[in-house]
Amino acid sequence: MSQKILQACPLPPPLAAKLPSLCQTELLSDAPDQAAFLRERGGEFTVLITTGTQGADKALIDALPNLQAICSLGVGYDAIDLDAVRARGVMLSNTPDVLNDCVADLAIGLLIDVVRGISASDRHVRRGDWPRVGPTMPSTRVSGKRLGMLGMGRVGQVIARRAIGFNMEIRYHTRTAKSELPWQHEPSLIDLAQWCDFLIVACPGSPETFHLVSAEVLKALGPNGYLVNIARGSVVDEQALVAALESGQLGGAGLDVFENEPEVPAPLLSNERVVVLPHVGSATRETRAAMCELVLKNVERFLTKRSLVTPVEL
Ligand SMILES: O=CC(=O)O
Repeated sequence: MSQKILQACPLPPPLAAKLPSLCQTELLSDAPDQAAFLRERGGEFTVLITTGTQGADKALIDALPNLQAICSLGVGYDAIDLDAVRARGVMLSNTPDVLNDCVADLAIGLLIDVVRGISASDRHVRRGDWPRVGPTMPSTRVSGKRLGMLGMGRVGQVIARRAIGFNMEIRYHTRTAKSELPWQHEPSLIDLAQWCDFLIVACPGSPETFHLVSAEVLKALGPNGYLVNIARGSVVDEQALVAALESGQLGGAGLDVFENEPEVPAPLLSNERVVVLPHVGSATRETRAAMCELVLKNVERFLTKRSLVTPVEL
């Protein structure tokens, strides 16, 4: 059958503008009644393009009976119903590697910000508190500290390499040790949290990683410990995080991701020891352009060869 692309949501202009040169494409959110659109025309589409945030649920996948490939903009695919994808034999691609540097840069930026109190000090100066009460209190040293990594995949390894430049000692927790890496594997996340000064979350969001950073882990990280999450909000028990911060059981947190985006719990917003960002790990012009290019390459490869450049192993 002839190929047709459905865009699940508006895509960045450089990507959306090039798609029509590959094949006919429609934007689901242009339809005034999306359910009616899918009922009437769902059978026309063989390729779905979505984003890591938008994902594709079972209802959408079911509404596309001739779907053969999903090309997603972003490395994480936790918002895509993988059971439905597998059951239907649909191919899936994401955009790995091209975003490693920028996500790692942001992780280190968040870490330094929350530990040294950069954003909090900025607010202090803007409020006019410097001439009134003096500078902010001394913060905590970053260089030479112990860094615990939860997850040591593509992004995690780039973060760890940056941390070497800060003379940090590095250990990591993953399900299985990666013997090719120079860093010590820690089989217990609690033990890792106890050992480290800073815990950076860099593992995928999935049912297996849901709430891995529990109240117990946060307690082990302790009042002088800091949490940074650039991965997925679902990995951290957000209520437990709020409680640990409010009770002073945790030193601070730098967060680019949240459990229920774009909602950020009010106690996190009002806490001076928390830095919050709107899920912008990969959001530089250069990296977003590279991600768009990779989606295009995947779509093109699928349309011409029925294979993908960066397939997700399902
Ligand atoms: O969160 C962003 C991504 O998964 O690429």
